[in-house]
Amino acid sequence: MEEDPVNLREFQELAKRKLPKMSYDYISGGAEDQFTLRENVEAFQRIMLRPRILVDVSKIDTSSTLLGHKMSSPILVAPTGSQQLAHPDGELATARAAAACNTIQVLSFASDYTLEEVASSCDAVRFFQLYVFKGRDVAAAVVQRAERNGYKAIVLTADTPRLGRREADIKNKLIIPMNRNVEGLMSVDIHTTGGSGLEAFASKTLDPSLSWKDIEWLKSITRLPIIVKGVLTAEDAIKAVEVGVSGIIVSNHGARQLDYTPATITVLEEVVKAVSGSVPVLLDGGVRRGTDVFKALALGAKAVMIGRPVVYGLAAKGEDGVKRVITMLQKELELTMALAGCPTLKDITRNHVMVPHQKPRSLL
Ligand SMILES: Cc1cc2nc3c(=O)[nH]c(=O)nc-3n(C[C@H](O)[C@H](O)[C@H](O)COP(=O)(O)O)c2cc1C
Ligand SMILES: CCCCC(=O)C(=O)O
Repeated sequence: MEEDPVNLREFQELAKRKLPKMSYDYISGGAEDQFTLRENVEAFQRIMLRPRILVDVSKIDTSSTLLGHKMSSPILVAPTGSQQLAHPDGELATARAAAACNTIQVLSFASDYTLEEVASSCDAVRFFQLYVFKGRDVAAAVVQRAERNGYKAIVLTADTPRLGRREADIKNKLIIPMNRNVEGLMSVDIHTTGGSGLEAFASKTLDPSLSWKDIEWLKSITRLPIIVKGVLTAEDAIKAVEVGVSGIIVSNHGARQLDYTPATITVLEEVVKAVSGSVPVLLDGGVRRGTDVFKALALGAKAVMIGRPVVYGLAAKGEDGVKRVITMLQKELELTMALAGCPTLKDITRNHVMVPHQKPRSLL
């Protein structure tokens, strides 16, 4: 009988056994030396908790809201592309699992099921993640379709003017399915003479000229709130607020873009301070435990997103696997809150964590 994972790391091990090497390497991998990939996880492990005792924790409430939408917990599903590499049901399974868990799925622009197929798969609040391709009309058309199909926010990924260098994908000559959301809107020859097929596609499509002034353009083509994903500094957080975004995601793209960026949890507080409550700040990267979620909330995040764990759940057990990954993390958060003396999310404060001097271990 197949074993039942008891934590998110065991889901990763199961996914590794089930997936072809090319797919597993693409999902699990990071850029270049994968320094940041390790840091995203390890930086969480350097933060200790300061629990409070003798608090009535007979009732724990993990429920939260984001941009006015209710969620059962502050844990969202991050946008991850090409989910059919993990399971034939891909984004449809993820959509149904997220809906069943009462959380928000951010659908990737690079989804294997179209945004319309996902929208009609089940009733739920969901957001749409945008990549801006050269010749802006593709983005404009896709954003308008997202709006028509009931997506509630646009998550603009801003850390990918070009694709990061992922060496496993180069070696494996990664083959990626053609982007379904742009079918009929553009044709791209993704034949390569070797190397990563995703890199070949990305270098032909992504628009590296995208800049802050384009937020104005994005606002002119949609009424949806815009959340910017990929902020790692106070400087950019301030800019984002100035140009009128509705939310910020502290993210280094799961360490798949620029290597040697800091672990996201180590720059969260800087960003939170810079925006001083004007917009919600989310975080993704390396969240693997309920205690990680708790730590991010203590340092000022409104919510967190999980990327790889969802894809591992999908690879391991399809829709049920995704449900179990999300539920497992929600339950771990609930237990952490009880053991730390925090019956509601509002009770989690900066005083509940001890943050070490922020130097990566290998530089000490
Ligand atoms: C397989 C995979 C595909 C991804 N695809 C996208 C994408 O299409 N758009 C995007 O904005 N981020 C993408 N990301 C980044 C995630 O949204 C998120 O930032 C990251 O996975 C969070 O880190 P974690 O995997 O450690 O949870 C992808 C990440 C992975 C692992
Ligand atoms: C154009 C890149 C799409 C997938 C992606 O964002 C990733 O693999 O990290």
